[in-house]
Amino acid sequence: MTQTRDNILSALATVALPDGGDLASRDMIRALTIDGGSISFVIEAPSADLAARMEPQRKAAETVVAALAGVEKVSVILTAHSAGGGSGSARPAPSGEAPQLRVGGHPTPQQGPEAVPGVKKVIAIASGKGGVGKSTVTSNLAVALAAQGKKVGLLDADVLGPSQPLMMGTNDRPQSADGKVMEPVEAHGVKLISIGLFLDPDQAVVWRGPMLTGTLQQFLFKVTWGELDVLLIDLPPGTGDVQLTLAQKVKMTGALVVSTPQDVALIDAHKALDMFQKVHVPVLGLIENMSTYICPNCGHEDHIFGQGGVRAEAEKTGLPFMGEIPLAREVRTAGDAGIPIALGDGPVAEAYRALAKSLIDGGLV
Ligand SMILES: Nc1ncnc2c1ncn2[C@@H]1O[C@H](COP(=O)(O)OP(=O)(O)OP(=O)(O)O)[C@@H](O)[C@H]1O
Repeated sequence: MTQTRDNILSALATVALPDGGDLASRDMIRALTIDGGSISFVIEAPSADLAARMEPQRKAAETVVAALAGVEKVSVILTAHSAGGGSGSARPAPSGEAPQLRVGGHPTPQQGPEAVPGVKKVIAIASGKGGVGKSTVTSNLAVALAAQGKKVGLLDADVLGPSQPLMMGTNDRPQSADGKVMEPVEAHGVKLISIGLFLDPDQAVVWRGPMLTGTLQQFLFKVTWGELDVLLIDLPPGTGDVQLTLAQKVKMTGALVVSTPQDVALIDAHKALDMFQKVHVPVLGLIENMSTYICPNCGHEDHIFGQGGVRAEAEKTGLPFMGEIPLAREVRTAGDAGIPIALGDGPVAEAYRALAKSLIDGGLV
């Protein structure tokens, strides 16, 4: 028998805390993962002081969960929540410390995936491997959809390496009038939220899993997205925590997987497909990026990363092939300048227009 989240939380409600309440009622359980008979979660104490006294509770949590039917292995990590106020006004954090994004207190625990109010479709853009152009595809697809009259939001979930502020050309700081919800910023007709908007440009983010989870939950549910036809989510590369968290927290229409035609990228793309299958998020289709290279001088076509690999992978897996985006130097220069190439003309902009149109025509947006 596989245990449910509810059963586990009921068991954890029997573990009393030194300063009152119990592990479940005090909302300290994070990143609860049930993988068959293997259960893992994090206990996040509200302060380092309390965490220092909670080793007996950590052990008790392990014991009560291990006693549940079908549980073979339990791993419980005890951490403390970072110090800091609950004000809604965001400010840059000193290096190594998470910026304060807390609006409206601690994110409330969720039972299962929820819809984002006012948002018709939620589509994640994913890749199995870094550097295949997933963020570039996301920003360009966002502006291409907006240009075709859609109301588009872009959530940069690549919290450890956010690139959307650069690619969308904005450094505006999201504002919160009431300390409960924050406003996304707007760039090229797209509503945007990114951890990068809260950081100094060169600051790296080094966060623990539970803090990432909390931030994503806030980006989904404490941002005034308004009425959107689609919210595009730029996922981090690979198949880690953020992908799992999102699948647990938000009702996703599905995912688009970006790959180059290179063999090694395709192997990783396959891993991403497997992951989405495991978390029951439908894969809407595959996109080939850095496809044909057309020499700007002589017009000669070259297939630097191979040819047709993503289309073949789509056929093999029975998934829709959504289109191919050429490899072109201007894609990078436009991205670095904060003006996505899809805003202009030429073969790449045309490819994005076609991709946006096929999503709209297919009823996905
Ligand atoms: N079609 C393209 N032609 C030329 N350069 C491209 C193309 N697509 C993306 N690039 C460039 O490749 C680099 C990587 O792109 P990007 O950051 O979008 O990839 P990613 O998959 O999101 O990477 P990460 O692993 O950092 O999340 C960037 O410099 C980008 O400008």
